[in-house]
Amino acid sequence: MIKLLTGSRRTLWMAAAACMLGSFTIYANVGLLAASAWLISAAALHPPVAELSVAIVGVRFFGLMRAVCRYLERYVSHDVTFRLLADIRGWLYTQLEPLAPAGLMAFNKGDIFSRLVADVETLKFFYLRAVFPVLIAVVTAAGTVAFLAWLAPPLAWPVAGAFIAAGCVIPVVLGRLGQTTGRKVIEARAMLNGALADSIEGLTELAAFGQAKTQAVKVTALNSRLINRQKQANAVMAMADALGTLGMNITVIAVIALAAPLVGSGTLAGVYLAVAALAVQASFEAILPLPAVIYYWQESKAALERIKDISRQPVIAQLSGTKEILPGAVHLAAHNLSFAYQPGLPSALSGITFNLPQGKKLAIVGASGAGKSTLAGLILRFWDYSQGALLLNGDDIRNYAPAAVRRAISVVSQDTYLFNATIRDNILLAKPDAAETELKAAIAGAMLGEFIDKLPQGLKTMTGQNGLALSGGERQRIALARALLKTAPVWLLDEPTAGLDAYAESIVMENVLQAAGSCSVILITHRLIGLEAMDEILVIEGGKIAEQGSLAELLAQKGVFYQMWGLQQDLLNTT
Ligand SMILES: Nc1ncnc2c1ncn2[C@@H]1O[C@H](COP(=O)(O)OP(=O)(O)OP(=O)(O)O)[C@@H](O)[C@H]1O
Repeated sequence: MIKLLTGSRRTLWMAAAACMLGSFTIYANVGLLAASAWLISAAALHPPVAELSVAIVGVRFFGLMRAVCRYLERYVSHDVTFRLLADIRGWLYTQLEPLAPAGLMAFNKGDIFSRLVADVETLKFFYLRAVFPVLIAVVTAAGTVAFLAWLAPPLAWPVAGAFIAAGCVIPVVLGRLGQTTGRKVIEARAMLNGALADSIEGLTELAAFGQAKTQAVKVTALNSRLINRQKQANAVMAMADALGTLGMNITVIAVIALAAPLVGSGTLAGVYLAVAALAVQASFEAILPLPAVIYYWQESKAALERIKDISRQPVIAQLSGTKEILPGAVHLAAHNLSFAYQPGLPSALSGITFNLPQGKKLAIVGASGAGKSTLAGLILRFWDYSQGALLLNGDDIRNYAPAAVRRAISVVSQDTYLFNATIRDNILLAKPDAAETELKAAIAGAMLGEFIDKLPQGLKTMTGQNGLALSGGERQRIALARALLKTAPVWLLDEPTAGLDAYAESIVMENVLQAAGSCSVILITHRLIGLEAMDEILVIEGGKIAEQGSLAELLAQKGVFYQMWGLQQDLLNTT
């Protein structure tokens, strides 16, 4: 994580340059005020103009230097900060990706967005308001004290003491007072984001069940809570500002009080009295942001913790295989496979055994909740099993990289996600470089052609967020077209015809099974369509195999499957 926050060697150099430029900006202010003070004091004594010329040039020089350094400092410090934030976002996304879906169950969508956007955004203050100000203050304070030690040594130590009091004591005291303020703001913001995301996702349900107002009350309460916490944080910051300014004014008065006797005794020339006072006042520009550093530090620490939570998900360690799948046949087999979603929960699957050499067609049927999708999740390495064995080409599937396993499997799931893009782009997701003929064949195989032809913009029609501009059946057919386009040796079809009417269902199944050719097929369904083309059927009940065999064998057994089949035939006859 430290590596992530410090970035590359280049970023470190850029951060150092930003701090140098920040210090030069304040030095320029010190120089500007000191030269002006000297100029005004000396001019009051009516010296020849030539004696003032160096100070006049100094005022011009420091004035220009301050503007240029401030611009460059802002440019470099923001550039380095935004580069680091971009790196952190990229890193966080790479952490999130392998977590889906198992590891993300601990977070709601709004919370994930909050971590990815708001928490990462918060970290910009870590650099701009917590790290850079401290470094700039140290450099500037040291320079000012050294200047005073040269100009009027008795002023150096008291000013150094004032810098320490204003820059260290006030922040530490305020930090203790508002110890958890930063963290509380982050927590309240995350809760509000979570509730907002939930409300937007479930807008239709809330409206349909008349719960929109109740949800609005909940969101408003969370919003008020965030505002209150921000108010507390603002109070701490305002106190920090006020105390800093008070410290600066007291120090300037103290400098004048200490310097006046030095002028009286002739130790310090009178024209330098205002120089010392204004130089100290100008250098406080570096000290004033310090009291707020503790707050930004706390806030960044809380945001960082929340970001790190993602990479600490145990599933990352579990789903850790690295082996690649060699091109060619893929042989899947399970022996006594058992799995529970969490320790303590009843097993979602137990004692599952099957054999799927390349080209075999296997159907997994069972009632809702039997464990069919769980088995699909294990095959896709979304979860890892705890007992038994799931083998890919004779080796434990857990040894293979999850991405390699998923590349070898073409999936149509019950809830395929469609991106807010065109139908064409959504289908091409499976194979971005597919030829036009391949795309057309996939569209025809999924029975999408007629539907697309009727659309004024055809394949260029936008699907809307998660395909909301389409019907459930249309969405499912796009998902099928995607799967048909992907050239993978194994097809995993989880309720592929959900949302289609009985006629379209049987034609689509016929097309899909024909297109599968020599690919292995795992067809998960509770609707017994297309089973005639299957080599073997696994009937699952309560996570266990109830029956197993070909269609003819299962019908001959006259068991559970026979009853399901009978019911299905009755239903089809009536529709
Ligand atoms: N993420 C999860 N955490 C805990 N339990 C789960 C989770 N997902 C599913 N289950 C449970 O595991 C069991 C099997 O669920 P699964 O989704 O595999 O059933 P299914 O046969 O695919 O059902 P359907 O046909 O309705 O999709 C169910 O009892 C379900 O409640």
